[in-house]
Formats: sequence, C-alpha cells, structure tokens
Amino acid sequence: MGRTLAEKVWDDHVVRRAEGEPDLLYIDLHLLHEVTSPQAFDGLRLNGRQVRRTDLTIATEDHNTPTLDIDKPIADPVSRTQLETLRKNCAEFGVRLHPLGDVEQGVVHVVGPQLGLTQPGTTVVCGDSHTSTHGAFGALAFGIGTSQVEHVLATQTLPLARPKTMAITVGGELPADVTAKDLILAIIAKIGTGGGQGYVIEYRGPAIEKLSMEARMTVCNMSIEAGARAGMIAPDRTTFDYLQGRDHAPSGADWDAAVEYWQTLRTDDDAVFDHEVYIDGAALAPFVTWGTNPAQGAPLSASVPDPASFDDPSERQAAEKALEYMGLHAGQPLREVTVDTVFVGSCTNGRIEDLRAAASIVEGRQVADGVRMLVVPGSVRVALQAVAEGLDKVFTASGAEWRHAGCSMCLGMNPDQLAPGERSASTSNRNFEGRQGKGGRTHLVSPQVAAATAVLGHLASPADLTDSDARTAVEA
Ligand SMILES: CC(C)[C@H](C(=O)O)[C@@H](O)C(=O)O
Ligand code: SF4
Repeated sequence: MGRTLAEKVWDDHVVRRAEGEPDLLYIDLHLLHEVTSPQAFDGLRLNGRQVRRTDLTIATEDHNTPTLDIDKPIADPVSRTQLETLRKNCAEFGVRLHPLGDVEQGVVHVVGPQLGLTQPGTTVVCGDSHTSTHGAFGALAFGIGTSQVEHVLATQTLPLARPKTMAITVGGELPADVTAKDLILAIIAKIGTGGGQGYVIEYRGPAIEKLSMEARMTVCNMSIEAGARAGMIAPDRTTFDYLQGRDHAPSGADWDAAVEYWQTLRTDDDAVFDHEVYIDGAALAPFVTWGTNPAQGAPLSASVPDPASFDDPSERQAAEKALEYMGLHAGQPLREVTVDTVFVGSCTNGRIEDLRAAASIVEGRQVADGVRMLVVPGSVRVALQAVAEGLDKVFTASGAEWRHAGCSMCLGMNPDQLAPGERSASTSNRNFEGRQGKGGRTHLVSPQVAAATAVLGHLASPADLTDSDARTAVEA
C-alpha cells in the first residue's frame, strides 16, 4: 500500500522501532528560544551531558524581546533573566545563538525557513507549539515540551507515538480577496480546536498548490490551533524556488540530489489517510474571529452568532462565555466592531508578503483616529527587506508604528500589550483570554483585514475602503 507524505518522512527517520513502544525518531533540526530552554539546559548540566549535535541546533531570542529601544537594557527583570539565561546556556554548550540586535534574530519560525534550515523531508522540533509552521516545506515539524527539548539536546532523537494522518483538500480557487489566513481560520472553524487531535494534517489540492511559501507557512502555523500534531504541504517548485540560494540550502550537485529526493515526498495515489476533509476554496470569504478560541470565527460579512444557535451544549456555553469576555452581543454585525489596536506581525503573518499586503492597503491612507497600529516584522531580515522596499515609510506615513522584530503583541511576554478591555485586530494566531495582555480582546484577522481595519477603525476588508478614505489621507 502507498504511503502518505507524513508516513514517508516519519519512516525515513526511525532510529529504533519496537513492539508496543513509541518510535525513536532522528531529529534534523532543533530550534530553541528563551522561554522553553532554560530547564532543558539545567537538566543537561545536572546530568553532566553535552549537546550532542550543536551543528543541528540553533537559538534565537523572540518572546521576551522588546520592539523599541533594543539597545537599552531590558527593563523587565523576568525578560532580562530569560534572555541572559539563553545567552549563558548557548555560550556554555556551544549553541549558535542569534540574540537581540543580531541580523539573523527574529521569531524562531521565521528565522529557520529564511536561513534555508527548514528543508523538505526533515524532522524539525522546537519547544514551541507553532513549530508546525515548518511543515509548509514538507518537513515533519513538532512542537515539544521542555523535557523533550532536553532529550533532543542530549541525544538528537525523540521517542514519539506514530500520529494518525488527515488530508485537508482545498479545492477550487480562492477568491482574490481571500488569503491563507482566511483559509486556515475557516478550516479551524469547520473542524474545531480539537478536530486535528492526534493527526498530522496534510493540506493539499489546487488551492494549496497555488499558495506562496509565506502563505503555506501561515496555514501550517495554525495547524496546532486545530489541535493537530503537525501540518504539512508536499514540496514542489514553489518550495524549491524559495529555498534555492539560501544560506543553508544545499548547492551544486547536492542541490540536484536534494531536489531529486524532495520530489519523491508526495503522498502516493493509493495511500489512505485516517481521515479526510474537503473545503471548497472558491466559497470562502475574509474571515475573522469573534470569540476566545481560534475556532470561534465567521466570515467578516456575518454577525456575532447567538450562543443559542449552537446545538452542542459545550460550544453554546463557550460562546456565551466568549461573548461576555469579548464585550460583544449576539446579532452584532462583525463589521461594526470597533478596535483600539491593530497588530501586524507574528510567526503567522509577520513575513515580507504580509507586510507588503498591509502596506499596499494603508498606502496613501491614514490609520483612524484613536487607533494604534503596530507593524512588527517577524525577523530582522524581513525588516531589512521591508525597509529596502520603502514599506516602513508607507507605514509610518499612515500613522502606524514600525517596530523591531520579535513576537511582540502576539503574546504578553514583552512590553507590547493590550490594556484591560482594549480590543485588537491581530494577525497572530491565538485569541485566548488575556493572550495579548490581561483583559485584552483579540480578533484574529489577515494582514489585509488588519490594514483595512486600521484605516476604518472597525473590522473591515480592503473592499470596504473607498477612494475618499485615500483622499482624506492626502488632505491630512
Ligand atoms: C512561549 C511558547 C512556549 C508558546 C508556544 O508554545 O507556542 C508561544 O510561542 C505561544 O505562541 O503561545
Ligand atoms: S509569534 Fe506568537 S505564536 Fe509565534 S512563536 Fe512568538 S508568541 Fe508564539
């Protein structure tokens, strides 16, 4: 019987298999950041162990880093300790680190791919749930816990139970105003936050094949929000073109050999998935969340749902609780929800294409009065590219704030936070209670919707902008 993409990559990495035990997998790339690595290094020290493959291990600082005044000492003592600890650990164990201020610094899931470290057919792990991002390259990429981080540091292997496989086929063509973010939000709304539990999801079909690498990363990034172990997309010409010439991509004869292998990384025609889902891409529209988990979303043109409309009692209860926290009421048109803050960034939507998309919408327009818009590139490289294209100027001319690279307002581990009761339209991936700051209210959106929302002050798509929005900006 044929095998799925996930099964092929899995089988290629099994170091040891025994009846009734998890498979022991070889790990090709181990990414580290300041939040989940300290105890792992402590564990090594305690047991007198070394990092087995420093050449396959790389660290960056992202969660606790400020996005302003990065040359000043870190004010918050917790963040400062986190960063100092990572620096000390990397120096002691010989791990390559890209600290704040370094040109390769940035959100771990932006840095790996842009360096060409994330490659098709590899196993990638990181003590971070959004490691699923790397699956966009046809890699098997898992978020792991701190004790597993220690295991990988010490052995470069990891015992893992073989996951089930799910295919999500996206047919048709996405309408022009529908982005990868809308697609993944719609998928999660359909299958639920537990819909992917125990599975590696393979996204496939014509609408997926057409996506750029950036867009594929956006989709795979949020696999974890559907509860999946990982998300994957079969590598193709788009993948190879993105990788060719990057720092760590193979070159010369190695490149040709790599591409030849990568081309075999496709699900066989006769392979059987444990579960299959079909989505009609052509029927999708811009999508936003109204609740406090990523599955609580709806098309922007819809209204806040009535909790009573949910058949499932736990979903009904969750909706009631979410509306209370979000300060929304059933029947309220989503377009009428006003925001205080707009955040463009994160490992979901902080890449160059995302910034280009947002810039093209605010260009010649002004961020609405009373709204603050933060634009935070996912990495320093993304920032440099954006500056080279003049995007930073476009943002600042529109009244947005152009910040230094990092996780920023994706989660409240650094100074970029919502105040209690404040509401944001955010291109990040989680809208949990307090995620962007205690009492903060988050609507997950695409960069395009974020930018249009910043201009109009309420949830909106670029189609809602008129020429007069642009004229106001010129007069102002
Ligand atoms: C801090 C880290 C462990 C966490 C994760 O695992 O995803 C963070 O990146 C997040 O997005 O919530
Ligand atoms: S940008 Fe957000 S989701 Fe991504 S790693 Fe940072 S905190 Fe996690």
